[in-house]
Amino acid sequence: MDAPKISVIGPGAMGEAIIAGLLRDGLTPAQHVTASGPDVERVEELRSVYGVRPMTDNAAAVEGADVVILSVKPQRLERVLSGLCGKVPPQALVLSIVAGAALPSISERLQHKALVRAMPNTPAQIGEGITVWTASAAVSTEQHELARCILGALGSEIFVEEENYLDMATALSGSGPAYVFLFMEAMVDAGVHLGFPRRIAEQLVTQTVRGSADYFAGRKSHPAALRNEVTSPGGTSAAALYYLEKAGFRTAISRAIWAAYERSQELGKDKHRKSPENSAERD
Ligand SMILES: NC(=O)C1=CN([C@@H]2O[C@H](COP(=O)(O)OP(=O)(O)OC[C@H]3O[C@@H](n4cnc5c(N)ncnc54)[C@H](O)[C@@H]3O)[C@@H](O)[C@H]2O)C=CC1
Ligand SMILES: O=C(O)[C@@H]1CCC=N1
Repeated sequence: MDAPKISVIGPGAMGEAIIAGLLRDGLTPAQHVTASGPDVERVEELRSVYGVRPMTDNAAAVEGADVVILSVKPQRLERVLSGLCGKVPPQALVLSIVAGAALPSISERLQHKALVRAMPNTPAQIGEGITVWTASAAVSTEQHELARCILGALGSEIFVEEENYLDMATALSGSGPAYVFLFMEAMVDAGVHLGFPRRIAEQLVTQTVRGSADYFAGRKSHPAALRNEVTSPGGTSAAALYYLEKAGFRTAISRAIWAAYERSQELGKDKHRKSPENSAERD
């Protein structure tokens, strides 16, 4: 295939991360990429930073596209799909990163068969994300490879056959950076409480998290074995771990991730898509 024409519908944080990744990896030139959303200033901003085509009309934005990427909020998806129904070129691949949105539902509303559902995460913005993705039966081998390249531009990618893994990935790795940042924020604040200047506390926490992640990835040991290496008998780590376990740290993580999994499943059901806080058409 020649350089693909890619239309990004929903030019927010993740839409921008995808555009940046596509261009960083040279998958297609900027003039083949369209960013479409209701906010003129936002699409103009993407034009000035990346050189992509700015549009405010989704239907016009997908004309002639080889790939249509859906990156709007779940609460906006219904409206976007009804606006695009019958407008997406029949040979195009539609790639959705919308949390909870299941392939059969997108297919029915869009009247389109070649679909990919993916769940990336925000480190995609620096090419260090991880994406779990699946594809409908109608996706051709060429489209499958193209999807792999697009998602690979965001970091690592894992293809799965079972769509239910997407809700699981949403809870674990999609939302995962939020848990990690909360943990880091709490550690930095604790460091400041001890008396460190914030800048030094941030440096200590950042490198501790980065180093621990790399060490775990490199050693392939069970995390408990690596934790035991740190934990001297009668020492400081044991004193701290006692409090974390007593506070139910492990159970809180497990319940939190289960709640995210359930929420992802709920978002896929129309009646749960709107909640009192999100029904006010925020953007
Ligand atoms: N933020 C995250 O960590 C992740 C988000 N996702 C999914 O990605 C999607 C986008 O999330 P974010 O980028 O964080 O949201 P965002 O709020 O930053 O971006 C959404 C964009 O869609 C635009 N938009 C609103 N209505 C539109 C319409 N009718 N047509 C076209 N564009 C429209 C908004 O103006 C905004 O630019 C969501 O469905 C979310 O579930 C997936 C993985 C990770
Ligand atoms: O919180 C959310 O709904 C999105 C999906 C994954 C990460 N953020």
